[in-house]
Amino acid sequence: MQDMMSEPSRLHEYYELCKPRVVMLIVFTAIVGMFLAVPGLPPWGPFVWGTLGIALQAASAAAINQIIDRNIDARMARTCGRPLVTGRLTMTESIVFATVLGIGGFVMLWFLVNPLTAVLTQFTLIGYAGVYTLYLKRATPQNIVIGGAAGAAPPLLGWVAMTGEVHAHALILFAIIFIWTPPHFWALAIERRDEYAKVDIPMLPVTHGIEYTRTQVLLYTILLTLVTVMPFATAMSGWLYLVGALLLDAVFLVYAIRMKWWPRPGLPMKTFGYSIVYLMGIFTLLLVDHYVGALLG
Ligand code: HEM
Ligand SMILES: CC(C)=CCC/C(C)=C/CC/C(C)=C/COP(=O)(O)OP(=O)(O)O
Repeated sequence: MQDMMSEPSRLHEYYELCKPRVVMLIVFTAIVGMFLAVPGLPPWGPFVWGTLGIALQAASAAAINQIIDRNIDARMARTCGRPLVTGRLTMTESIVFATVLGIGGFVMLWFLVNPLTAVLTQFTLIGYAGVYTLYLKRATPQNIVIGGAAGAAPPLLGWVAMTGEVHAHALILFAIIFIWTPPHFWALAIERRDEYAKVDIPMLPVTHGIEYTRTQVLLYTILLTLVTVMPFATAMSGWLYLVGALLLDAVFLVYAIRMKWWPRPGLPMKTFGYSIVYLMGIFTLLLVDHYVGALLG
């Protein structure tokens, strides 16, 4: 009886091990990549298996990140409630879970989508769970700039899942998330500076100070505005996208400018929160514009 009662909460622990909210946004960007890759609707087989395979590998990567980082996570307020820290999941359980998800995702992508998608997604997993988590995160304040390449890959993976090849337009989607990652993360890191310092993780506000980080957030946000014009400039997207994207960019710029010249408590977390709404907005606009454009001929 006791076991049955605790079953739902164990499921919840496994769910938390996957960083579900991050993975959901990652999968959404992959799905948009799939829709944009083809005229009309994507073929349903590769679409379903591609989505599931990418989701499984992303969840596996998130679990491996928590396995490697359990000692750091234990010492930060934001992460000390994670299942491997509280002991609600053991190392063995977590390793088995991450392995099954990772292999399951790879096999699914290889056999039911195409081998290129499987290999690129596997590289993405290794890039995040291996290169970023094991090495870069502890080595350099540029950790999230370089590691951001893993988080930026999903729309490209979605595109390759539909077409079997890397198209220049897919690289633009990659570039948007790649340039978005520094302002997304550094806004949060400004707020959490002392925690990162305590566990000796060389995040930019720790190594170069908060003022310098604010400048970098602003510079990357300006660059992001330019990059988000590229779908329109290359005729991948139309006016609807451009107008919507520029509005989203304007709000992001206002946040970054206020953080730089008129900082106040709470603003970094608001900027971080907005970064998530922003990315959802940009990818929703890309998707809607794709079909509105097709309808209007
Ligand atoms: C190297 C790249 C990245 C780093 C270092 C990073 C860092 C973080 C951190 C530390 C948090 C936790 C905030 C908290 O606990 O309050 C977070 C939250 C989040 N990130 Fe990122 N992120 C990265 C890339 C991405 C990507 C590529 C996406 C999606 C496309 C994403 C989507 C999200 C979402 C949706 C949340 C909110 C999660 C929640 O509410 O629990 N991140 N990010
Ligand atoms: C398709 C595929 C394999 C995708 C993998 C990409 C992936 C899961 C990216 C997640 C990005 C992220 C949440 C980074 C934060 O890690 P952190 O360790 O700095 O943050 P934390 O302190 O919250 O753990």
